[in-house]
Amino acid sequence: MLTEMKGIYVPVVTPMGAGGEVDIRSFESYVKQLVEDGVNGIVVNGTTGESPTVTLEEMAALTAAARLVCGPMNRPVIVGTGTNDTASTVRKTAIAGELGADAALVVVPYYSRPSQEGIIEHYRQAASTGLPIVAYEIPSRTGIRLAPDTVRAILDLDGVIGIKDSSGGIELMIELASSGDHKSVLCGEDLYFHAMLCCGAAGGMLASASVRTTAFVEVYEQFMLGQLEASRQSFGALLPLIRLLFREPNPAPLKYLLARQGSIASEHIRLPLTPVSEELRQQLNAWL
Ligand SMILES: O=C(O)C1=N[C@H](C(=O)O)C[C@H](O)C1
Repeated sequence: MLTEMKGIYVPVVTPMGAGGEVDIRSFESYVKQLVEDGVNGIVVNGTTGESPTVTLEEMAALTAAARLVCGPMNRPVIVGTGTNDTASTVRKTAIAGELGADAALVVVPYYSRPSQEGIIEHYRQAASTGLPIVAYEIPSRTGIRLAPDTVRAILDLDGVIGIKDSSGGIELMIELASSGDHKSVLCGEDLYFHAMLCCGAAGGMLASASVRTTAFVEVYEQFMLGQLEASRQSFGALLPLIRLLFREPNPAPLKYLLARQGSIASEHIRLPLTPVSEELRQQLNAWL
């Protein structure tokens, strides 16, 4: 059972054919390449995986395919199961567990603007499924911000193994670090990855690590070896890529680059997300 996380986790895209159907063959070869490039784990059906438009059947097929690739290489598969409804989150999390997921990524329940107590209860019930839970704090998408005490209460729950921090700064990380021992915090805001390692993060869940995977792994390894200046410089070299990938809504720019590189067959993305603009296409081509 997964009890802690460290290193580079990649939230993978959901490759789709030109007609919009999930392309499992591309998915398998893309995930295999990530594992061979040294990632510590993958995340299926996260934001980057277009979870709002992926059906339960598709989530099941992607999870099974990821297990087939990652299982023999001993890499954990985390599956995004969070919704803004506690009962459906519990159901999806239980299904992910039956499908062989190693943990579930559960986003803070969005849109309803629940109380901090309601959010803690949401996580308690998700954890009651027995599948290890990674909380996901991303106020820019959920419309609600967790108080540091709420984060501590969630991390204290049995079955919660850590948090993906996309809070948009390093304050939460600093706050958690100041209270000493804590469960794994993974950076979920690509631009802050190096800063968050410096503040005590155990690694990152980074969409951009789909592209320059070995370079992200190198940043982490140099940091862990105490080669601070080298890791800072390696990370600096990745900043232009990160900025381009988040210039328009994720994962459209990422899918475009992956398709251009041949990692997936098509850049198709489901509405309401739209393909990258012509202007960004040219900037990404120039970067390539
Ligand atoms: O899918 C994810 O998980 C991530 N989503 C973030 C977002 O799109 O806001 C970005 C992060 O790199 C990982």
